[in-house]
Amino acid sequence: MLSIDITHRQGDFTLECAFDSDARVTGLFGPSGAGKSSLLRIIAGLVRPDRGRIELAGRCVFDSARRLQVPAHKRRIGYVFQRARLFAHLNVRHNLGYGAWFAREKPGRARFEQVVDMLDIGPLLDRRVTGLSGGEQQRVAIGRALLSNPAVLLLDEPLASLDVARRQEVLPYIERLSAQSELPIVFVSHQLDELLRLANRRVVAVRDGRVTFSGPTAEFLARPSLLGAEQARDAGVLLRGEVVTHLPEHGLSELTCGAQSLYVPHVAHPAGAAITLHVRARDVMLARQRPTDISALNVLEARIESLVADGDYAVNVHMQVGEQALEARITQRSAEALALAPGQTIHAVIKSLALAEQAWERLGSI
Ligand SMILES: Nc1ncnc2c1ncn2[C@@H]1O[C@H](COP(=O)(O)OP(=O)(O)OP(=O)(O)O)[C@@H](O)[C@H]1O
Repeated sequence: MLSIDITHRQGDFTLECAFDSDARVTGLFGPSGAGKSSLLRIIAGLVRPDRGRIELAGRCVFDSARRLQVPAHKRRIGYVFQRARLFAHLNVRHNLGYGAWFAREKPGRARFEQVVDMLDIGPLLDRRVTGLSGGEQQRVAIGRALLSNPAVLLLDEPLASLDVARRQEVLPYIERLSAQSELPIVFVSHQLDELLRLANRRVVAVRDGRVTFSGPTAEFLARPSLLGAEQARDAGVLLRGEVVTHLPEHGLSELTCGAQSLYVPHVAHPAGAAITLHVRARDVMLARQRPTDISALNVLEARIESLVADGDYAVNVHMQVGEQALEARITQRSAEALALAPGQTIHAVIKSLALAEQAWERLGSI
C-alpha cells in the first residue's frame, strides 16, 4: 500500500523516514513537531524530498535515483487537513463538486450520493459552509477529498481543531469510512485513543524526524517507552472479545474472552460481534487466589509468562489469557509480596469501568 524511504532537510530539522505498510489504515503517530505533517506533504507531492523513493498503492511516485517526480495533482491523493479549508463563498454542494472537478474519473451520481449518505451531509448540501459547525465542516472536507476519487487518502489530524464533543461526533464517520471503503488511508494523530479506534492494525511512530516504530498496533501499545511520557500511562494490550448479551438494567454488556466472561459498560454492537478492548496495564490488579466479595466484575484466570522490571519500583507482568496477551503494571513491592514467577496461574482483576470510553470496534481479528 505504502512504501517510503526519504531524507529531507528543512531549516534545522531533518526528516529521515523509511517504512512500509500493507495495512489499509496506517496510523502515523508522534508528538507535535515530530515531522508528521512534513511527511504527509512529501507523500502528497507538495514538498520534494532531498532524496529517496515513495510508492503509493503500488505506484512509484517519487524516485530521486531515477529523477522521477510525479506532480501532486497526478498522485490521486485525497488530503484532509486539521482545519477543513473549505471555500467560504461556495455552498456545501459546490465544495463537494470542487473535489469531483479534480477527479480523473468523475464520480457519478451514485457515488456522490454514497459519499453524502456515508457522511450524513445530505441536509447540509445547500447550506453555506460558513454557517456549519467545525464537525460538519470536517465531514464536508472528507467528502470533498473522497469525491476527487483518490488512490490514497491522507488525514492530517482531522479532529485536532475540534472540541471533545465534536470529535466524538466526527470520529464515527471516519470509522465508517475506514470500515466500508477499500481506500488506503494514512491517519495522522498524536491522540492514542483515536489511533486505536482507526488504525488498530498498523502504526508508524515518528519522533524528531525519525521512525521509532513501524509494526502492529498491538505491539506498539505494549511498549510504554514508545508512547512518550504523556501517553505511557495508556500502555497495555488490545484484548479481543465477543459480545454474548447485554444487561440493560445494569448498563453492561457481557463478552467472552476465550472461555471466560468479561463485563464492560454497554457496547452498541449486537450479540456475536467481535470487538476489541484497550486494557491499560495500570488498570489490572493481580491476586494469587480467586478473590471473592470484591466490587470488580472481571476476574480472568491467566498464566504469567514473564516479569520485566520497569524503573526501580514498577514491574510489568506479561500474561496469557487463553490465546491472548494481557499485561499488568504493578509495584515491585507487590510482585515480591505475591512471590510472582513465570509459569504461575494468577487472577487478573479488571474493573468494568476501567474499560469505559474505550476503543470499541467490530473486528474479525487483529
Ligand atoms: N517549511 C519549513 N521550513 C523549515 N522548517 C520547517 C518547515 N516546515 C516545518 N518545519 C519544521 O519541521 C518540524 C516538523 O514539523 P511538522 O509540522 O512536520 O511536525 P508535526 O509532527 O506535523 O507537528 P504537529 O503535530 O504540531 O502538526 C518542526 O520543527 C517544524 O518547525
